[in-house]
Amino acid sequence: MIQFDQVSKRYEGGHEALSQLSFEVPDGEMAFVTGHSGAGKSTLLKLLGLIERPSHGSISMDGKKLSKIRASGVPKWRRRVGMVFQDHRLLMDRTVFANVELPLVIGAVARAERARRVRAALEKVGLLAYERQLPATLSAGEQQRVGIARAIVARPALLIADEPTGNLDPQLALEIMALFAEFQQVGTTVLVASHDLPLIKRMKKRVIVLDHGRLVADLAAQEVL
Ligand SMILES: Nc1ncnc2c1ncn2[C@@H]1O[C@H](COP(=O)(O)OP(=O)(O)OP(=O)(O)O)[C@@H](O)[C@H]1O
Repeated sequence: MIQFDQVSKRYEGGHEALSQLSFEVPDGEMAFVTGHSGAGKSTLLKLLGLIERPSHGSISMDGKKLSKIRASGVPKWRRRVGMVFQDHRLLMDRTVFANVELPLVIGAVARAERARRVRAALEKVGLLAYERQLPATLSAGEQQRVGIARAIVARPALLIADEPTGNLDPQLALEIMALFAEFQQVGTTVLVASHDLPLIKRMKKRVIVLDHGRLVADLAAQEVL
């Protein structure tokens, strides 16, 4: 269970990006976070990835307060939280395999186990045949799939994705979202920031709506028409 309790975030020198946000996400749920540009979607996800810290309020996951995690504990936390970005942030001079392997190298997983897990992750995203290729030789949708494989390779409890389909055509975007739904089906909690309303509606999952940093609507999956 993820719990946001009266969470606010003010960037240095900026205005309040998130204001008194309270909500819960049960384990194994998939939810979208939507809202206008600047509404605070990325900020919300960054707080969960410990890329940013709240100015006020508290966030916890499975009863553990994130504020208790110090800088030295952040790498360990990041192995529990897989992150996918719009621009995928792949290392372009490393093979697909090496990119996906990276979180396991950082996590000091033994080599044979790494290879097994990397291949399992690549198989899940349908890219097993591409492991020796460089990302530049792949299409935009395939590159995003490599980013997803990297995010799930350490078997995170939570998967967060910030506009993961922003650069993709509608068909590819739908395929990527379906992939996220598959991870939810095997028990991963999934949070996706997106402003693509038609796509969100098709997915029929919970939708959290932000407006100027405030939570203005929270629709259960069955309320999404
Ligand atoms: N590092 C930062 N320093 C100062 N202000 C920031 C920083 N990051 C974001 N902001 C501001 O915080 C607000 C929320 O930004 P955020 O990126 O979370 O919104 P968003 O909903 O993800 O927007 P978009 O859809 O455009 O990515 C915006 O007003 C933005 O300008």
